Amino acid sequence: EANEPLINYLDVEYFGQISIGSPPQNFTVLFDTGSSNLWVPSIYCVSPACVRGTQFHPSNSSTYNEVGTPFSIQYGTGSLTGIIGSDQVTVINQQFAESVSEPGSTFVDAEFDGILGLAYPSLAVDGVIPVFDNMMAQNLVELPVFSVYMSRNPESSAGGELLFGGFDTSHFSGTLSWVPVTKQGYWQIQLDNIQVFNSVVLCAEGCQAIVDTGTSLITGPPSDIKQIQNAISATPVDGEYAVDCNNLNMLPDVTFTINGIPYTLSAEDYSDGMAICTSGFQGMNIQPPAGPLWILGDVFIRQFYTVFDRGNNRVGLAPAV
Ligand SMILES: CCOC(=O)N[C@@H](CC(C)C)C(=O)N[C@@H](CC(C)C)C(=O)N[C@@H](CC1CCCCC1)[C@@H](O)[C@@H](O)CC(C)C
Repeated sequence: EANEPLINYLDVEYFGQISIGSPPQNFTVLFDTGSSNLWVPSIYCVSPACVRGTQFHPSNSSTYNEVGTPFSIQYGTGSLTGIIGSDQVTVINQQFAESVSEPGSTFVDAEFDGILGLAYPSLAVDGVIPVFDNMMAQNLVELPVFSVYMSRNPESSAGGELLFGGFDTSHFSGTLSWVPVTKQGYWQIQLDNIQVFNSVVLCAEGCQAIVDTGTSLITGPPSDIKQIQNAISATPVDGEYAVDCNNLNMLPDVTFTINGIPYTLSAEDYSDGMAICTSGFQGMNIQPPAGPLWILGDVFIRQFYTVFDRGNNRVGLAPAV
């Protein structure tokens, strides 16, 4: 398999190295299972977010082909525009987007240069074939799967691991439990229910969620999240919610039941931070037809090793080690 070590930045973003072009130009990219395009800053981009990092020089690459199609990508946080180019990406020939404008601050503060989307092709802007689809088509992976391990503390040496073509049994205990993908866009699955022990049951009739490495927290409809914040005694502190660091052991577990299996997060798991503990839950309205959706982001993936299986359109979950 192709092993891509990840760097864990403050438990809110995990990224790794790729190279584009001949000779290779190196970039750090955030691997995002919540989108399907690969982009890096172009040398033509003058936005502050671009000039602070590495920029792609098409003229320095002998294998570059300008496709030229304009693109615009909108994330939950952040957006950008640019043009499509094509070149060798690490070991594969890949079309990728070159940002020409990255407005706002999202990418200025980011520790990465670009984003490598790992969701289904249906989400790809301009219908560009995603990296993993090219890897499968070029038989670069033994199995049509990729797996993600996210470390629990930023200080640890191994920030995380993205494995293309298989899964790493050293990073989970027991056996993987498989959950069918309900809609092939995001890595979308069905939740049976969500329980905050001895108090609330949410999503009682089932609901839809996506497993998203590009989202730091666990998000859900604001009214539901508000009930969770109350149940875990989280209080609003300048735009975020804080939990009491000194009494984490008093706070209830939060359990996501998925395909009949309980996935439980303790207060240590769903809170983060040194000085004040911030709640790992965030209200986020995803409008129909895509939504409503819960997002199982890094807070969840840190606890449960995740296998993204394109061959069988299913997600594998097991306690992370
Ligand atoms: C404490 C709050 O932390 C964040 O808001 N973190 C950002 C990521 C950080 C690296 C900037 C986040 O979770 N962004 C989510 C949106 C959040 C309000 C739920 C997002 O847009 N994630 C992107 C990938 C992000 C985009 C910004 C750059 C980093 C990758 C993608 O997965 C979504 O478009 C999926 C969609 C269903 C929401």
